[in-house]
Amino acid sequence: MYTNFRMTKKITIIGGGNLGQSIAHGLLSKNYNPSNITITRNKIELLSNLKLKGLTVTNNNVEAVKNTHIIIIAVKPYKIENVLQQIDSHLKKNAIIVSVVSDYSIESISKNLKTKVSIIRAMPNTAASVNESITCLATQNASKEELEDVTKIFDTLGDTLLINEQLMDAATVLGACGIAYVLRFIRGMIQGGIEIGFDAQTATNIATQTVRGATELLIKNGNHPEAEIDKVTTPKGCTIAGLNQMEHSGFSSALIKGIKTSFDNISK
Ligand SMILES: NC(=O)C1=CN([C@@H]2O[C@H](COP(=O)(O)OP(=O)(O)OC[C@H]3O[C@@H](n4cnc5c(N)ncnc54)[C@H](OP(=O)(O)O)[C@@H]3O)[C@@H](O)[C@H]2O)C=CC1
Ligand SMILES: O=C(O)[C@@H]1CCC=N1
Repeated sequence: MYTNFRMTKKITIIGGGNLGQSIAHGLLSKNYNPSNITITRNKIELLSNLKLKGLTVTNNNVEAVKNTHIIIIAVKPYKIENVLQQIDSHLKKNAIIVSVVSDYSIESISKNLKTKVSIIRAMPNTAASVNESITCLATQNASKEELEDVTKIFDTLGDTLLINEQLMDAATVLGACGIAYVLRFIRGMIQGGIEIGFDAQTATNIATQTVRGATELLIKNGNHPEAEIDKVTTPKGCTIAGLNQMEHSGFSSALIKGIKTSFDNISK
């Protein structure tokens, strides 16, 4: 993960919604020069916070891509074709299109552009805003240097993995949708914590730090989750009693089925 990484390349984010703004905030918090970032959406009044921070805010995609090296497209899948057709003839020759749009292939992007540019698909998540995303990247025609430039950008937003594009739907579910699954888990922890006596704020503090701790145990120790679980489960103890009750109620199974259902619904 890069910290305080400074890059002079100009970035335009087309689609300043939930993910586009998360990316912008993550870049800003790592001191990316705001005057090198442009962000677009139709309702530009909703980007006033970013304008105040020095970003160029506009609803003009054509102007936004002129003289820009890296163009991150973050619109809904049904809008990407319009955007591509709109910006096509205005792209710089060495522009890189980075699409975070789910379920829209590199081949489809390429087919909608007459201009030959490098295309990279990226799948970050909204934790980019706090520089804790995991971003999966895939490309077919970007050069090593171009991929490095784009990797550096996403490294400022968290961790980055290069994957085969065939796995991009799986990355969408596990990494991007995954934020919602984990948050729902935390909400369940908080609800349980309140029922056993804590006020909501204290339950939230305990649940969030516990999730952070569990995550760090895996990331820093590189252990399998079950090896860490074994350290918590005293024979005949309360942890195993609770865990087994969760499993009798379908805890792991519900999660796996949910992940598969999300995967099956990507194209809908
Ligand atoms: N949200 C997430 O966690 C993740 C989302 N993605 C993908 O990222 C993309 C964006 O998702 P998300 O941020 O949630 O969606 P949002 O609806 O929050 O954001 C999309 C933005 O695109 C803007 N927009 C629409 N048309 C245009 C246009 N012609 N030019 C410029 N901007 C335009 C909209 O602005 P306005 O409202 O002003 O029209 C809106 O702010 C999707 O393809 C999604 O699959 C990928 C990973 C994670
Ligand atoms: O559910 C969605 O449409 C998007 C795709 C990835 C995360 N959210």
